[in-house]
Amino acid sequence: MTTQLRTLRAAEWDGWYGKLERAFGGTPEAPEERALYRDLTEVDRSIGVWDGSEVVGTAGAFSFRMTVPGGAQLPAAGVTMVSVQPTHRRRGLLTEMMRQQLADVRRREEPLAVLTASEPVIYGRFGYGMATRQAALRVETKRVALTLPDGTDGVRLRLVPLAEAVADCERVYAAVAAERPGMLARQPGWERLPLLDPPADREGTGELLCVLAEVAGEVRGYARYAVKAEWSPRGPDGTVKLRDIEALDPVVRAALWRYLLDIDLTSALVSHNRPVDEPLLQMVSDLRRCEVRVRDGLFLRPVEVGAALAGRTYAAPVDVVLDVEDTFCPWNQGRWRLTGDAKGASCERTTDAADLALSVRELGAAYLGDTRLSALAAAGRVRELRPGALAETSGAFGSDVAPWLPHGF
Ligand SMILES: CC(=O)SCCNC(=O)CCNC(=O)[C@H](O)C(C)(C)COP(=O)(O)OP(=O)(O)OC[C@H]1O[C@@H](n2cnc3c(N)ncnc32)[C@H](O)[C@@H]1OP(=O)(O)O
Repeated sequence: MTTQLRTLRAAEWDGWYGKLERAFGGTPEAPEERALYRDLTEVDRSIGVWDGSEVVGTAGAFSFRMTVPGGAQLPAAGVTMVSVQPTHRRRGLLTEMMRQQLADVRRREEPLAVLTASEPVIYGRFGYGMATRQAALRVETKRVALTLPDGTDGVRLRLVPLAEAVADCERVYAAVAAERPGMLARQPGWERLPLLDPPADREGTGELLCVLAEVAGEVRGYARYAVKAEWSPRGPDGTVKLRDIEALDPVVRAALWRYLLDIDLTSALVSHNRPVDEPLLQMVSDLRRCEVRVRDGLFLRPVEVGAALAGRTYAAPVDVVLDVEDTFCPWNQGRWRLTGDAKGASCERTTDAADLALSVRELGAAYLGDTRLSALAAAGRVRELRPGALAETSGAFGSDVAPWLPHGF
């Protein structure tokens, strides 16, 4: 088999994307969604593998900026649109594309690469570790009461057409995204993603609605949701399908949750992606009536270990030598001294003796502060070489706010 790997040309996008759709089972995306991803594709970061004139492999990347512990928003390549045709699988084409792509990410001086995986088993071999988790919720809304903070009744709620509300929602989103590791600063065009509502994909729900929450005339929160009306012999049994909810303070958040849990003719609320520290779970009277299912979210790979570790801050002072194994990106291989605290950090090459040994995948998993290095060590995936180094480093890497990626890409 002779294949050629090269950058996509703009005129080839349609056929290239069609092959991606085919590798995912062949159901074409709704036209609205396809049009959005056409607009968002960065053609010069999109690659393909051709077998003769046929596209047999695809991969792309978005130029994101991602919030890391401490609040910096670091350049991060958002790996996407990865596929290999069923006729060409398990011959190393993905491996070849990943190698080429990571070299390109390095050339662009982006310290991090991130992705969401169709199957978590695929990307560990390329150095990606599970860096965030996400919770799917199903709340029996008639069986829970909420503890509400003072002032909840003072929040004004307004249903506003999606497009009219978007500027206010984006302002709230930007403030929230800057505070939570794992969230992406919105790049131009990405505000269209949470508005996508193709009738073909509604699965029996009504149209997507937006409720704005205002205090003293200022929009301080929003929720977007749709209602699926259903009736049982005992009466109404509808479901609220929550797309997203963001708020700038607890009172506004409480007002939005109370509204969502109390919509007439509904008895359940579902959301497929909330942070694992979702405040609603601290407001409900009965957690057993809230089904919570946790799964992997964002996978992260440090592409430049030094820049990645120096780009975040640390919850406690840390001074540690890490012996990093990275066979796929050998420029990271070896010992690094990380020195940092809550104000800043540096991470430089060193010949000093190592305190902890781990692979770049574990470093990626721990980077945002969700996966604990101590948990990885307990699983045999991190080795402590100096007594005390593990506890010191694990605590310093932690994030008080659970890192979270609210949407796929
Ligand atoms: C960020 C994203 O876009 S996620 C979307 C990923 N795409 C999909 O899931 C679409 C359907 N699947 C596919 O297109 C392909 O199967 C791909 C892209 C996942 C894999 O492509 P391939 O060219 O077959 O991968 P490649 O041959 O380089 O495999 C490298 C190694 O990973 C393993 N591997 C690859 N895919 C899988 C998988 N889905 N499950 C288990 N192992 C896998 C291979 O067995 C191989 O292991 P080895 O080194 O021990 O032999």
